[in-house]
Amino acid sequence: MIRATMQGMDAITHPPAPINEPNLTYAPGSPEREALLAEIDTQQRRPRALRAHIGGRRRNGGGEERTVVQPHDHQHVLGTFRNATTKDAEAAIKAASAAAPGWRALPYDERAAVLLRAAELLAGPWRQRLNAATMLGQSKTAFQAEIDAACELIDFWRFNVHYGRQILAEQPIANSAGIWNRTDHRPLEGFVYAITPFNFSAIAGNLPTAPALMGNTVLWKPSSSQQLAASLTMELLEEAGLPPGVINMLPGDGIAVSEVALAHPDLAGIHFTGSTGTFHGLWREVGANIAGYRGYPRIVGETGGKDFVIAHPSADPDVVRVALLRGAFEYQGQKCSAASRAYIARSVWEQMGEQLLADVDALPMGDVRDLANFMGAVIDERAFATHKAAIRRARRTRSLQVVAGGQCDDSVGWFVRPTVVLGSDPRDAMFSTEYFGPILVVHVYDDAQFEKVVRQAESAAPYALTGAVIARDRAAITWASEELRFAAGNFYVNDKPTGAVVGQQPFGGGRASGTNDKAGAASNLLRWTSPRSIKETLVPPTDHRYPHME
Ligand SMILES: NC(=O)c1ccc[n+]([C@@H]2O[C@H](COP(=O)([O-])OP(=O)(O)OC[C@H]3O[C@@H](n4cnc5c(N)ncnc54)[C@H](O)[C@@H]3O)[C@@H](O)[C@H]2O)c1
Ligand SMILES: N[C@@H](CCC=O)C(=O)O
Repeated sequence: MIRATMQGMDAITHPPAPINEPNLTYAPGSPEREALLAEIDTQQRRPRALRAHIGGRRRNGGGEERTVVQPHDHQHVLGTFRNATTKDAEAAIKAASAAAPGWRALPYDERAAVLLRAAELLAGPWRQRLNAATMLGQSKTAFQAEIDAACELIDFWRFNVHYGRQILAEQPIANSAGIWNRTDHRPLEGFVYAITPFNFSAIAGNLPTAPALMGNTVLWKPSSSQQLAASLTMELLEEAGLPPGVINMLPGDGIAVSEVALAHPDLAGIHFTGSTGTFHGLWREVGANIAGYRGYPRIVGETGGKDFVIAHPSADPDVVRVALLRGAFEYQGQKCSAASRAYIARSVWEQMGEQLLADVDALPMGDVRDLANFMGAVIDERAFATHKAAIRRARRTRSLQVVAGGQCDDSVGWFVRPTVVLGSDPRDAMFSTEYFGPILVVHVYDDAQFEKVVRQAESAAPYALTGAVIARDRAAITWASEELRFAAGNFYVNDKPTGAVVGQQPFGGGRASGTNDKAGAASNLLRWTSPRSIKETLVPPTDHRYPHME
């Protein structure tokens, strides 16, 4: 247990400067490839019991048993867990409350040291453990696992320490004579409820730890499909020295957990990433319970997207082709940032369309344990059914034409071939619905219609997460950038709309895509603090009369 009051060092310190973790290549013959393959072998040997972590203890949840399987080989069970119950949620909130006084009394540098140590452990001995779990459980290729579970999570932990210090350094700039003004960046009063998605192990690791860094204690509900990597992340944090009860992890669908957490008077914040629909439900519940909370809960949510690529007639056709291949189909299009609608000038399409379709049909897809594959399977049966239905609808719709891919096969894994659909009507639902998978709809427009197409694309979907403009004409870039100013929180010029790097392109979107607090940035950490202004009068007055009264 941590003591409630702590003696910190008296020092203004200089922690290691944050640097982006370099990506390893996993090329044939590389030591990292060998280590990864060995770890994959170990992790798939027998199913692990994936327990809840409450107050530093591993416990079996009280609900029904569920399994975590390999999406590309869905008969292969990686682990089992029990769905968390209302009782588990109550115990986790109790543990978070018990840990809160000690954790927030620990000086910032000491809390930060836990995350810096976690980052170094992940860069070193834990790297392949988390990468292998992310490959097996979430069907990521070695490269996609490396940029997520290793590099991005390491970056979140390193950069957040830096941004948190910037927040602490934010102090009043004026003091009247004889006065010392200070800002105490307190944590929130109560617990933060972190709910994380299946698709990024880095997001799963960041959402509970960002509030914890700022002195909060947390109830963390990961996605069931990401539970293997989430369990390892908890173990890594514990090895890094995270005290018991600071983060309490409950597996399962979250229904029972929300029943307790969203009605609890100590709910101080929600840190969510996932679909827009789920976020609406959580917000509605908070609204309904608003009079019952001790304070107003902070609600931070990064949600869905329908991300665009717009190619101007001056675009380099090869740049467009590669941006679409990688932007739409890496990780099976299961990135919130994935390009899922494209608007291509006819003259550009004529130069690259045929090659794009041939490249798409040639993308190697299959079991991610075979490192020759570019893509794996979609996450689960539900995602598979959604894509199959969308492709079937496309085949039946007059304005849509499936021109690449379109095959779905769930006999071994939930495989959906990367699919390109040509859409002559940019108002079709395919241009506004997030399927969250490997379907790209393309509208080929007459070169003279660039401005009209940009204006239509600007608000064709309710989302505003990522978008890209590809052009060589500077005036076109400038015009489109202005016209699309509110259409994307992350805007790319001559690049794919995916792959934001912590510390370089802070990530998040507006409209139905989220509260745009930007993960891995000071603006996000700020949401987990509640500043207290302290005025100290060094020599206080002892006479109440105004000078003009004399
Ligand atoms: N904007 C971003 O930064 C970003 C990043 C990643 C993913 N996403 C979005 O996430 C979605 C895909 O992820 P997903 O399928 O895991 O999303 P999801 O909304 O289905 O699930 C997200 C999390 O919410 C949980 N959940 C659902 N209902 C709940 C409830 N009542 N109480 C508590 N928890 C509950 C799920 O179990 C999961 O842990 C896509 O829409 C994608 O665009 C957005
Ligand atoms: N930050 C990631 C997307 C995360 C959402 O799934 C990217 O920029 O591609």
